Amino acid sequence: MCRCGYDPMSAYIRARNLTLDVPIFLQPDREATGWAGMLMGAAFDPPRRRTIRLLEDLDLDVREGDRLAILGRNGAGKSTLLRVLNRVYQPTRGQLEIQGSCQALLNMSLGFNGEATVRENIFLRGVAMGLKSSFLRDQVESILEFAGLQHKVGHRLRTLSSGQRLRLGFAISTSVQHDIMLMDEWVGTGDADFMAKARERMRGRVSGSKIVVLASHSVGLLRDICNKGIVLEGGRLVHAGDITSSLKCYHDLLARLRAERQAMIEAPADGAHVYGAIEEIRPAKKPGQFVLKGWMVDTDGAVPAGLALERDGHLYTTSDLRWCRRPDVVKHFGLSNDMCGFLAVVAVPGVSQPSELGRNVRVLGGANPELVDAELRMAPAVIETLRSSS
Ligand SMILES: Nc1ncnc2c1ncn2[C@@H]1O[C@H](COP(=O)(O)OP(=O)(O)OP(=O)(O)O)[C@@H](O)[C@H]1O
Repeated sequence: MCRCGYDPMSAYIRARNLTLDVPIFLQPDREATGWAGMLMGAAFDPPRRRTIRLLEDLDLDVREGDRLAILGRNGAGKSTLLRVLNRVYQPTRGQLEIQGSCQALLNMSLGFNGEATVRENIFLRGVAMGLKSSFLRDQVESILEFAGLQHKVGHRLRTLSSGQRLRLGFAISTSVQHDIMLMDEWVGTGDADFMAKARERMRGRVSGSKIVVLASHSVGLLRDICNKGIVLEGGRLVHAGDITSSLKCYHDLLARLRAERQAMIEAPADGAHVYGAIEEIRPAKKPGQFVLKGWMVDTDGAVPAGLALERDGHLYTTSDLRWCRRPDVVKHFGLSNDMCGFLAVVAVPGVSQPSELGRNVRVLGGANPELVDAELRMAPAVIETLRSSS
């Protein structure tokens, strides 16, 4: 055991009073609109340097086996904390000890050079990640194969599409298993086959890591992966505990902020994301109609009003959307609004059984019936039913 009480052989992250200040440059508003006045302003009134605090006095103890969720609303400091843990930013004050090798899935194009070839970029990025060139030489083929880019090996990186670059970055970043995995909200932009492969690899890497730290707004993903959580607000730590208490604290915080905002302006909050799940799709009494059972809320804790089923690109709006209490969901996800369960009816002409709906079906939620764009997760049983269609 070392002085701080950690086993020096195991992986851990320990931070005390972690504080990060960064300089920013502010340009005062100029009154001049003519070119001469603008030039004079640029010459004699340069931007002013100021320092702002992004993280303040954070204490963190992450031990082997911990899967830590970093929660917080936009701009709370989640990505900044991950960058500090990944040593991209040097803390201004406080101590940070990290034991174990780190794999960071924060920026898929970090270390890439658009003018170098795909093969050269594998080395550039790999070396930036601390891998040896001899090791990378052995890995090149499998990285190219995973990314599906064998035929592009000698092409310049800038000629690749953004999806191909993302695939390459992902394949390199996840080519090695590390002790500690740092992940930011990972929104994949690959085709369905690559996404399935990437998810599989992520699952393997997550289960092979001694520590996982994940920042995301996806409550379902955090609930699936994490056992612990912290909540940040304005760069400060407002809660640390198990995942259930952390999600509850996060949702309470969002609900409180929402109530304050509504008290100030009688307008709905924008920027809230809808999420939830579809637990059952069954035939209704009337032929051609289906009952959808599930739950949804938005990240501000409010119950959304829009729900629709999308089949082969065609949208079928639900009728008769009825809400019910779901204490089980509230307990599991730490939500603050228990009226989040629903039953709704949707008519899909010409179809009588859920298995006839086909595979190309999504259920979308949204703030109102005209704005449904958030895909709800399907329960495994529902996916099974839809997959069984011929
Ligand atoms: N290099 C920087 N210079 C100045 N301000 C910065 C810098 N990096 C981040 N910030 C600011 O710090 C705050 C926290 O940013 P950060 O990206 O960590 O938020 P976040 O919690 O990850 O948000 P989101 O959920 O939107 O991704 C934001 O207000 C952001 O504008």
